[in-house]
Amino acid sequence: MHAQMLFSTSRTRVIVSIARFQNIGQRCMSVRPLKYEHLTNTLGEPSPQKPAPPPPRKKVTIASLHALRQERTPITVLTAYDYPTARAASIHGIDVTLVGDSLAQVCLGYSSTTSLTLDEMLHHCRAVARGTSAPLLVADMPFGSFYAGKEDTVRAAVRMLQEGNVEAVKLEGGSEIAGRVQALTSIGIPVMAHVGLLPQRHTALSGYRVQGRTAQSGRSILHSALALEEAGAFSIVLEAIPSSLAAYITSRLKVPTIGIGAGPGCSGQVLVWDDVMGTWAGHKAKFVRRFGDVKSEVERGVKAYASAVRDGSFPQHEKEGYGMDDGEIEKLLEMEGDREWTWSPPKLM
Ligand SMILES: Nc1nc(=O)c2c([nH]1)NC[C@@H]1CN(c3ccc(C(=O)N[C@@H](CCC(=O)O)C(=O)O)cc3)CN21
Ligand SMILES: CC(C)C(=O)C(=O)O
Repeated sequence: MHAQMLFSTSRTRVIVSIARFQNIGQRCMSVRPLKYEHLTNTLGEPSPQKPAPPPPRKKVTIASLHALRQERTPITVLTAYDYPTARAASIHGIDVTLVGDSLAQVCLGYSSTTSLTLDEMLHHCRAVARGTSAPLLVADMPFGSFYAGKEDTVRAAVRMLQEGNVEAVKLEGGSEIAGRVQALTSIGIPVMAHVGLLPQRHTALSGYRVQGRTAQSGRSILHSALALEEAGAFSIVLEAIPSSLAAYITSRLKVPTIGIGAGPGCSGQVLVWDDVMGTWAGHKAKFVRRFGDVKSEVERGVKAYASAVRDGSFPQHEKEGYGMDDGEIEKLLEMEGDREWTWSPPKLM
């Protein structure tokens, strides 16, 4: 308990110092243009130029994630389902982008993740891959794609890497799938494991319920995590388990743990894009914190657009439309025998 508090304290310090550093960086950026005023443009005239863009982010690797765990810098994982969300995760410093099978619910409108097929997943993986640069790209193996046996698992995972262009796969399950995880890792397919609440089994679990609340069930999750690490998983997601259990599992593993509803004692955190942005209208789990209010912006934007079209204020002829060369419309009307036709753009209100 005491060790845990020290751990949290040193972690807080790291975050604070990074935040300070970033602040200084921003302040410098706002005055930096002055330094470029001596530069000339192609005509040889001095021109204030934009400051050099920040250097491209270094590629996140399995080794760099392990280094983050070692130095107790929390790992940031965010789901993405398409090109723009993948770009945002890449540009804004996310460590691992996950094409989660939550895709089924938040993007495709299915009632649970069990409806998602491998082909549907691959379609979204390809889009996310096109928008991903620095983050490590991981995707969920959909329900059913790794159940029939090791051969099926390998075949589906190869498709995820080859057709989906992801770098690693995530599999929901405990020690019972360790053999399948081993089959993948032994041939160099990186695996992120996922224990605790397994949404793909929500029916068997009688709903989305917190797991590992008793000594016995907590121990079973711990031993699953250890077996999956032994099978070569490079990281393990801990979903909806008590914080103390998650912190203990983290202390027993060499690989980083990524928590969702598993408290602050994990090596990193993952949340679903739509939960973070506040665009998910469905059930909000206790572990969700909304960091953005995109839903309100979406409502404002859609309503404003529709009303501007209806009241004729959009589009404006001059600003948002194209003109014709002088006399050309008259010529056209002449050719069409429609010289009487006239049109004048609506007056601006
Ligand atoms: N928008 C979204 N966010 C997610 O995190 C998410 C999805 N969708 N879809 C796939 C799975 C499903 N997940 C879920 C869904 C619901 C709960 C949930 O409601 N949990 C209860 C626990 C109640 C208890 O046992 O005490 C909660 O109220 O937090 C948890 C995880 C996580 N994943
Ligand atoms: C929430 C994360 C861990 C996930 O599995 C998903 O997005 O489906």
